[in-house]
Amino acid sequence: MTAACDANGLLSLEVAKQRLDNLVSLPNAFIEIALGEAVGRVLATPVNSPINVPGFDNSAMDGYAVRATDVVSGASLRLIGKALAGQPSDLCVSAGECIRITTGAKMPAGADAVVMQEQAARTGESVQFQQAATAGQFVRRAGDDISCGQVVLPAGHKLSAIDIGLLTSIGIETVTVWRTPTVALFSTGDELRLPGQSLPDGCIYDTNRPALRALLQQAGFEVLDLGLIADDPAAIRNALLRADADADVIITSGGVSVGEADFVGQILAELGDIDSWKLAIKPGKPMLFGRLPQSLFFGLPGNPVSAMVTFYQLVLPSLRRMSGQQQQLPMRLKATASAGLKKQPGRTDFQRGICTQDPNGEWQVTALPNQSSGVLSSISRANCFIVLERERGNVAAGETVWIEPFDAYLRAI
Ligand SMILES: Nc1nc2c(c(=O)[nH]1)N[C@H]1C(S)=C(S)[C@@H](COP(=O)(O)OP(=O)(O)OC[C@H]3O[C@@H](n4cnc5c(N)ncnc54)[C@H](O)[C@@H]3O)O[C@H]1N2
Ligand code: MOO
Repeated sequence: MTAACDANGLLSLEVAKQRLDNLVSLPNAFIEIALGEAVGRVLATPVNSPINVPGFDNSAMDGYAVRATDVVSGASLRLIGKALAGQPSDLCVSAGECIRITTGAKMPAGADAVVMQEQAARTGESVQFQQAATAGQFVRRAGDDISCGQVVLPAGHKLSAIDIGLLTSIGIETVTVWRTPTVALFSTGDELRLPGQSLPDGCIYDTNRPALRALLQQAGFEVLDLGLIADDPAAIRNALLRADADADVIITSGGVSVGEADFVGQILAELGDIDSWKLAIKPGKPMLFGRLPQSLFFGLPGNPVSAMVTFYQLVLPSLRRMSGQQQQLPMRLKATASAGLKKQPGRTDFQRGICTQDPNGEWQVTALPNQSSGVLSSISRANCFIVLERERGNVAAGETVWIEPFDAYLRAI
């Protein structure tokens, strides 16, 4: 037990996160890739804009480019030409004149405003305006969106689909991104089988590894799936050595509590450093964290919900840090508990809940009825975690609680 633990040897989530932040190193290798391949990758260097966006003053409407002082209600101006998107006019608008203009077309010299065509009537070469114009109306100024030299996206930013468009708007062809960590996965446990195999009495399907693999792939990590490894010291040693050689991080689930067949912990202790943590969170109490010669090791609890919660709360932020990604705090909202919640003081609960917004915009939340850490359907049906503080006891209906809504990552939306 370390000084950071309470009388029961439990380590708070905050301290565990802090320890991981200190132990998990930032990436040191980067590559240059085509922008079209870069969605989901993390920028290793900031992107500065080489140009203004827009690059020139242009019209926000289809209508007429005018000198605002000429346009009073009922004024008529002489139409002298047209400016189209991609086909600027080289004419200059002088007093009493206007130019037909389309959305995105460069503002002609002399004009300082655009009147939309719905507020004008054209008869031959004459255009009559219904109301007065003000200088600058419907004009998009050069550099309004992005100015030349500006940092458009900082280092550590994970590129979204929209960012691909944004960087294209400044003419970027390639970006420098951090190398993505490779994560090795395997499961151990005599009771585990694969779909397609027979399921003898007492056995279950290995669900944690496929779920973790999908979560990792969805987050953009390379996965080295080593499959099911028999509960046999030589097989486990081989798997760990291979994973250490080929991956940056190794994740296993199961065998981290006080059970008998825990070879993983013993072999890890021979190969590197290993810490056994008892986290003050529910579910997800037991967890191993270790350092092998070339990789980091996370041993998640076997109960499926516990494995998902520890992955989401602790492993994923560490992987993001290793990817060079800026820290992002989980979004937490206040909600009213629609019914009472059972809670024992001592561990921070991540109960699986369903949150809804009432017509006033207030959040209400109910917990899924079965909160056992073995019931994976509870997290599949949930759309949020109900986060109940460590020392809190039972929650009465109507009390306020924190919720962490699942994002598209934990639940397709
Ligand atoms: N005497 C105690 N027993 C347990 C304690 C404790 O403190 N004292 N802690 C409980 C808690 S909390 C958890 S969580 C589990 C963690 O156990 P392990 O990580 O050692 O996991 P196993 O014993 O191997 O398995 C637990 C459970 O999960 C199933 N499992 C394992 N791997 C998978 C997988 N890949 N896919 C699906 N399901 C898996 C396994 O069959 C067990 O049912 O320990 C409690 N016990
Ligand atoms: O903490 Mo265990 O992870 O509750 O089921």
